Amino acid sequence: MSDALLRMSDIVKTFPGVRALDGVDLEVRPGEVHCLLGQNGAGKSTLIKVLSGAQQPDGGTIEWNDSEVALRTPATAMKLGIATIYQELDLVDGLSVAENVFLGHERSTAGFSRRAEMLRATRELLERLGHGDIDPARTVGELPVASKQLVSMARALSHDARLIVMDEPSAVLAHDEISGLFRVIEGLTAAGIAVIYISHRLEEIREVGDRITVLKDGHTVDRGLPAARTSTERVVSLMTGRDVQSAFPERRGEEARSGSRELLRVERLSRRGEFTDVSFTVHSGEILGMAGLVGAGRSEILQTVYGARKPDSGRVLLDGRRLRPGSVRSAVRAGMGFAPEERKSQALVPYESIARNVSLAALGRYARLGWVDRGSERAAAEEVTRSLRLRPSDTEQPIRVLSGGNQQKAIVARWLLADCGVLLLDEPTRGVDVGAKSEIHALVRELADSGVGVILVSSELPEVLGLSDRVLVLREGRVVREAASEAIDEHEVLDLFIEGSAA
Ligand SMILES: Nc1ncnc2c1ncn2[C@@H]1O[C@H](COP(=O)(O)OP(=O)(O)OP(=O)(O)O)[C@@H](O)[C@H]1O
Repeated sequence: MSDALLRMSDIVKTFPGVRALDGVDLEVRPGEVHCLLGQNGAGKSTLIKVLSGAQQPDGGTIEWNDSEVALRTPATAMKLGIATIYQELDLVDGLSVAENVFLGHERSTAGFSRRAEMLRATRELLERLGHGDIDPARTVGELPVASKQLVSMARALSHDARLIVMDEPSAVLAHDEISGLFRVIEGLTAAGIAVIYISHRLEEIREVGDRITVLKDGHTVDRGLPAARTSTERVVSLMTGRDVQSAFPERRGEEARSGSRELLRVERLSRRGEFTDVSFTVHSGEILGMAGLVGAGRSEILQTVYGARKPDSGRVLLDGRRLRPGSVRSAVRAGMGFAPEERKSQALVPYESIARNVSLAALGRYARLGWVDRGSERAAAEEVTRSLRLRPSDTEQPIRVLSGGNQQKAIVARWLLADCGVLLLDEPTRGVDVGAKSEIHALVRELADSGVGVILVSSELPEVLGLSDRVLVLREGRVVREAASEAIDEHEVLDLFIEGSAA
């Protein structure tokens, strides 16, 4: 008997033209949090798809409790006690919490007479997770994403999971919700359940992880490293094969900015139930950061400035000219660009090439007499994808083959090419690896240095404070503080999130 619950050895998985996994090893013990790390495209998602029975490996062995197993379907994996919580949670929004937890269970087929029992059992599972406050009868679609995650975990527990795989669970959570997630994970592991934890936020690893396995280009480069004794620098160099500058690009300083022209002026913008009396300006060459918890109204404000939502009152002026409220066309015509938060809604054209997807926002620039100049389109796309280390680097491949993080990079690249006067970026580095993150930071700063005004929304406070020139701190839809980024630190911002009164 070994002390491993799961042992994956020499796993190989090939897609046309890509060896996504090329001999990967992973060993997980009961009751541990095992962090699976790697750059975008390293093979993490593919490995967990193999582990969850969603994809079949081309080679290698999987042992569960020392016996070799074949995970032919997700149901087989689930039956053994392997549950996977994907970032795009596979819940049915229209069903209740309890119905989601017992979806596909024998219990739920017993019909209405067992409804009371289902509600009771769900309540018990949520209580085990420390969240008896979630109502099992509530419709899942009405819940915030943090609660949805808990519903997925309750579902895993309902199947007696011994191993729960969590794919970037913190990426969709706010600061305070992440500590809640860590408490839940602690409870699970104390009960002997193992967790595989995937995250690009390396600072979380030491807090939550016991051991680390690092993937690079489909290989395991190191496995079972103790999380507490492995420095972030070491992890980064294993992941990337190089040292990554973690410093933020240099700001131009107050003096250089003070002479620059005002590009965007937002005056007393309000939308009932979302935000109230929001005013700010953005100058040429400036990055304005917006900090706030989920629900503070950051994304809603960006969408309203862009015209995707209509304000109840207030106005937006670009270059001194008023934009038509609720009109994206008016904003785009005036030179505004918006890279929204969610990948799925970003109108990626999955079967089109990477080059085409990247240059979509900038088509006008590559069109001559109505024809798109493919040569310069490709050249521009290649330049940006190279600087972001997009893999595969062949920009003629369809974008759907890219890993999640690489798709995100392509979307950001699209906007960096788009030639806007003002660019709104909502969570531009979500799901992006450490290396690419600093490349994106550098590109955003470069863009600002060329005269563009940028608004940056990010849940990662160090990013907002490190990259922006000025920050707006938002709480419950109101600006509670505006300050030069150098003049405010993380603690102060966190206090403002909670108190909101120190303005
Ligand atoms: N269905 C597919 N067809 C072709 N190639 C694929 C497919 N799925 C994944 N790949 C390729 O396999 C490699 C590994 O991708 P994977 O999604 O496992 O990476 P990852 O480590 O999860 O990345 P990320 O951090 O961006 O989520 C990538 O090069 C990707 O382009």
